Amino acid sequence: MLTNVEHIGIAVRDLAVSNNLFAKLLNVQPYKTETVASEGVVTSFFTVNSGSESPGKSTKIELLEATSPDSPIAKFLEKKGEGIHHIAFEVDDILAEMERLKGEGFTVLNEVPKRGADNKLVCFLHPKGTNGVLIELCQAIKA
Ligand SMILES: CC[C@@H](C(=O)O)C(=O)SCCNC(=O)CCNC(=O)[C@H](O)C(C)(C)COP(=O)(O)OP(=O)(O)OC[C@H]1O[C@@H](n2cnc3c(N)ncnc32)[C@H](O)[C@@H]1OP(=O)(O)O
Ligand SMILES: [Co+2]
Repeated sequence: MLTNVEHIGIAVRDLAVSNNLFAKLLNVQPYKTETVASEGVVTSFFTVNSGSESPGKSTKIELLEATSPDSPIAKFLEKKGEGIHHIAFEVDDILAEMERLKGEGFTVLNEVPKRGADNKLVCFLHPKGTNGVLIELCQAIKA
């Protein structure tokens, strides 16, 4: 089951500059910066509604800067410029959701869930099959 929008990924050219911008916009500082070498990105995360009664389910903004020219973010920036890169839905069972979505005709970009940022297992759906929007599924890795 897709339970909530876990984060919105935004491709940026300069993480430091965009960190300042989003800190002003959201009135909070990023709660972590993390490099994910396998994706060729450095990310920072902001919580949008951390003051709410259910912060565990708050939506996050993930800023992504490319760390290599062959990163998906570098290619995206070259073609489309800065902007929304993907929407990530939290799932309770990523393998079950991948099977269900494949059965519905969606194209999964990685057959095996991979390690994402912020302690998550992730899988992407091809944007050509989702009205041009790259979709990420993510499941929290339990300790
Ligand atoms: C930090 C880890 C993790 C997390 O924990 O949150 C992340 O969020 S990592 C985020 C970065 N990683 C990924 O995006 C992995 C999944 N993406 C891919 O596998 C590829 O980027 C892709 C979607 C398969 C595209 O790759 P490729 O075909 O090599 O690139 P092209 O540049 O040739 O694009 C082909 C086609 O697709 C369009 N496109 C590409 N990216 C997006 C996008 N984000 N949203 C919408 N459309 C996208 C691109 O414009 C091309 O379209 P056409 O020109 O019309 O053919
Ligand atoms: Co993401």
